[in-house]
Amino acid sequence: MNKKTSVGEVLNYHVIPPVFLVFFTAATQILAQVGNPEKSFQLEYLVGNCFAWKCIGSLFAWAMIWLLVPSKKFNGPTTAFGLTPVYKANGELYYFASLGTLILIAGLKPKICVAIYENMGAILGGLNVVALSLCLFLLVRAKLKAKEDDPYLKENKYPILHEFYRGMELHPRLLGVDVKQLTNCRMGMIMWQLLIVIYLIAGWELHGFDAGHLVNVLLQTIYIYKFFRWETGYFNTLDITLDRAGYYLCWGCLVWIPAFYTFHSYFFVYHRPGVSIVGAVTLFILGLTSIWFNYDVDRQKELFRTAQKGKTVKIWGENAQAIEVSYKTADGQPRNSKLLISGWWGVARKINYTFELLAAFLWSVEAGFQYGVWPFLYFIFLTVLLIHRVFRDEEKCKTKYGRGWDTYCSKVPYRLLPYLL
Ligand SMILES: NC(=O)C1=CN([C@@H]2O[C@H](COP(=O)(O)OP(=O)(O)OC[C@H]3O[C@@H](n4cnc5c(N)ncnc54)[C@H](OP(=O)(O)O)[C@@H]3O)[C@@H](O)[C@H]2O)C=CC1
Ligand SMILES: CC(C)CCC[C@@H](C)[C@H]1CC[C@H]2C3=CC=C4C[C@@H](O)CC[C@]4(C)[C@H]3CC[C@]12C
Repeated sequence: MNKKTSVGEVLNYHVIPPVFLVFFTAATQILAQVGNPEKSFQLEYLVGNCFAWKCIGSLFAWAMIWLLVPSKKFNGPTTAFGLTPVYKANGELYYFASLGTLILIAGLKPKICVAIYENMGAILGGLNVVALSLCLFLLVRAKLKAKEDDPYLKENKYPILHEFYRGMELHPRLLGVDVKQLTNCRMGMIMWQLLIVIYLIAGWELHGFDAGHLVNVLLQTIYIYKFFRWETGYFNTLDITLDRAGYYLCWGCLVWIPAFYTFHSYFFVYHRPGVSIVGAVTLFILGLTSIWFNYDVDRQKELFRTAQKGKTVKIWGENAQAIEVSYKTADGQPRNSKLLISGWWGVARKINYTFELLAAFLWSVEAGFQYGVWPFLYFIFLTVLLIHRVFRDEEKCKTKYGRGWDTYCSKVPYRLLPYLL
């Protein structure tokens, strides 16, 4: 970096990586204890125990098998340096097989869910060891692998902790599988699903049935299923096309998702929501509606973008309207594209995030406000993450489409809520 470094750059490159590394890694262990006050901190919270390592090993092996078996393939978008990442397109099957296997195991070994819940501190300790080692390995390998075409790997201009935090390689592969598909989809997202079901069963066994906990888990289950149905669509998003494989993404998916994204469900095992049946049903209907709207926004874009050339797409009963935009591919080839201004995409530019936040609030509020802020931690984190992401995505679109993007912004001036934000 040059001598005239701005405050933003100092924060971004020197302060945020070490602070976030320590803060987020420590937070996972603190949360494991807040959620289950009957357990106190032990050394195994740092390094795992035998049970934890068996769980982690089995899940990794299971995820790897599904990424290695022959199945349909999906080509992700080609990078600026000409690499086309290849993924396995068996996400939906993997989802059902994983959930089915968990239910089978829980039926055969009824105590397993309580055991996992009780050992969550140790499991997170083990996951931390795996995730941090993986990030270190990816960093060292990227540093040593000089033959890589990606110019970013040769720049060598950022502090080492920043490189560890943000990652180096865009599409690294390990043991024949794509690392991001393994960590984000096949470990992070599936742990989210399996753990919340485990917590539901554990809570039921330890303290009896609770309708609020059931609604909390049902809503997230629908949301997570939606992700696996659309898994290949995820390979076109910022996480995959822009973010590199490092602490933020890989540690985030291997540790932060199982520790934090599931935290309210973990918390509800001991701190029962106790909502009435009418309250639970109301929250379920509202939550389902929010998830449907979030899905519908993404679906309209997908429908429009994948429609055959020349074919008109109907959105909300009318022919879809769009703005013509142009951009240049990485190798300088001019291309045309369209930005949808019909349906949800004419209401606000990131209305999908609004419904995402609403859904997250509705699956966190089952206990009301009796336990303070704890059940809402995910919702608060998500608000910050998505607001930051709005700006990151807009920067990407502005760079890609230039004036075309400005025209779109003038036609659809609001980001999250019409007339407000
Ligand atoms: N729970 C969580 O932690 C998170 C959940 N999510 C969810 O994941 C899903 C995907 O989100 P994400 O990938 O962040 O963002 P979007 O699905 O909003 O996709 C953004 C991209 O869509 C394209 N685009 C933007 N405007 C238009 C338009 N008007 N017409 C057509 N294409 C357009 C641009 O890409 P292009 O280059 O193709 O033009 C842009 O980069 C959402 O449902 C979101 O809520 C997202 C982040 C975090
Ligand atoms: C350093 C950490 C505290 C930050 C870690 C952040 C990551 C765990 C998350 C960043 C972006 C997140 C996601 C993006 C889009 C998604 C699509 C949605 O349909 C399902 C969820 C998700 C995959 C989500 C998962 C967590 C992140 C990767």
